[in-house]
Amino acid sequence: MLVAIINPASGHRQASFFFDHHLRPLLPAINHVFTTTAQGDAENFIHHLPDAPLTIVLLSGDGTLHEIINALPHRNISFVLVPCGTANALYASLFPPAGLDKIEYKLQSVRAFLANAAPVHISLASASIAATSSLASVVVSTALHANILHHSESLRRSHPGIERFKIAAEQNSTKWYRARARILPVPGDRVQIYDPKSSAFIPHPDASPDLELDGPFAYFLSTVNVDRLEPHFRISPLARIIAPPPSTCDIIVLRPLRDPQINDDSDDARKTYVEKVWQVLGAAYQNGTHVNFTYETTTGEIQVNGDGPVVIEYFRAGGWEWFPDPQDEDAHLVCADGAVHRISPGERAACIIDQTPHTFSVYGPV
Ligand SMILES: Nc1ncnc2c1ncn2[C@@H]1O[C@H](COP(=O)(O)OP(=O)(O)OP(=O)(O)O)[C@@H](O)[C@H]1O
Repeated sequence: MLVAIINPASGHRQASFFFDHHLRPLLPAINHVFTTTAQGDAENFIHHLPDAPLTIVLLSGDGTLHEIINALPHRNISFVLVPCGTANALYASLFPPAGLDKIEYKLQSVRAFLANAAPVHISLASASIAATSSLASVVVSTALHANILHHSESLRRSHPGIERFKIAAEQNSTKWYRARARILPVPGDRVQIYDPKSSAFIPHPDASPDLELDGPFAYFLSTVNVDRLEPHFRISPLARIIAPPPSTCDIIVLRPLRDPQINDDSDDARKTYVEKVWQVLGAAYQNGTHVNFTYETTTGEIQVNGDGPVVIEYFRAGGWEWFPDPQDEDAHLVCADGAVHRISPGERAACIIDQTPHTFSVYGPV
């Protein structure tokens, strides 16, 4: 069965217009077209369809996809993605911006479906906090990214585009997050870390097979299926450059105390380090060059492919656990595909890749 689901509230609110003008003529065989009126509508609509393999043409962003996957984890669904949301991370990773005209750019997953391409099985991260768990097809994060998502939601009306993420990043840039993390091994192997000198992932020398990390953290983010969170924000570029082993995520970690210039966790140190946080995030917008950043060993200046320690710890792993310091409220936020959850006092968050079998797939490049 072929259906279309339109979230008219996503992104710049153009999804209905786009469907009527550019999609309907391409999909004469469509069985149902459903426009949501609120969160939860897509789930209700699918519940009332026969329990058979389903192809959904989804005009939304990553959030509506996240809602469907979580509400109906046992359904057999192939998604045809039409990027109408704010960030469209999964779509932009499958189809990086490449100079196509604006309309044709958005029709690439539709074209793959119409060409009878085989849909690609996606990985899912299970993010759990105490007894609740959530499935993510793009990102699970804590620290700065989770706080950006938390604060940006209140800016959605005034700033419907990706600029709201930049405003929220500025509001949060001096924060560090006190926590301890455990990085879980690649299945059957150890935790791996990217080594810019050899341009390869290598087994982490301290992993046995998992790895303990002490905070404070500025940034802690994991991705599956994607190398970017916006069309030009390529935060985990190696996901597309060095093929990941099955059931793994890429984890990007920034720990300020690794900087030779930073000696303690003080207000002054946090202010000094802001510039480096911006350098790293700025480089993610420059095609992901932050993965090759190193510190100059005495001054702490950021260099590219120097001899000092890496700035970003870029791990490849089977998942992670996060134990926030009970005194640090902001370290208790976890983002799963844009939805923000709070870790209760005394609890921890965990993220494990492909823990639950499922039959979700997407139409990617032919
Ligand atoms: N008609 C609606 N009105 C308001 N919210 C809706 C409606 N339909 C769905 N939603 C909810 O809107 C939220 C955001 O949707 P979506 O992710 O598609 O857009 P976005 O946030 O602009 O894009 P992205 O996730 O790519 O940044 C989802 O949580 C979804 O459940």
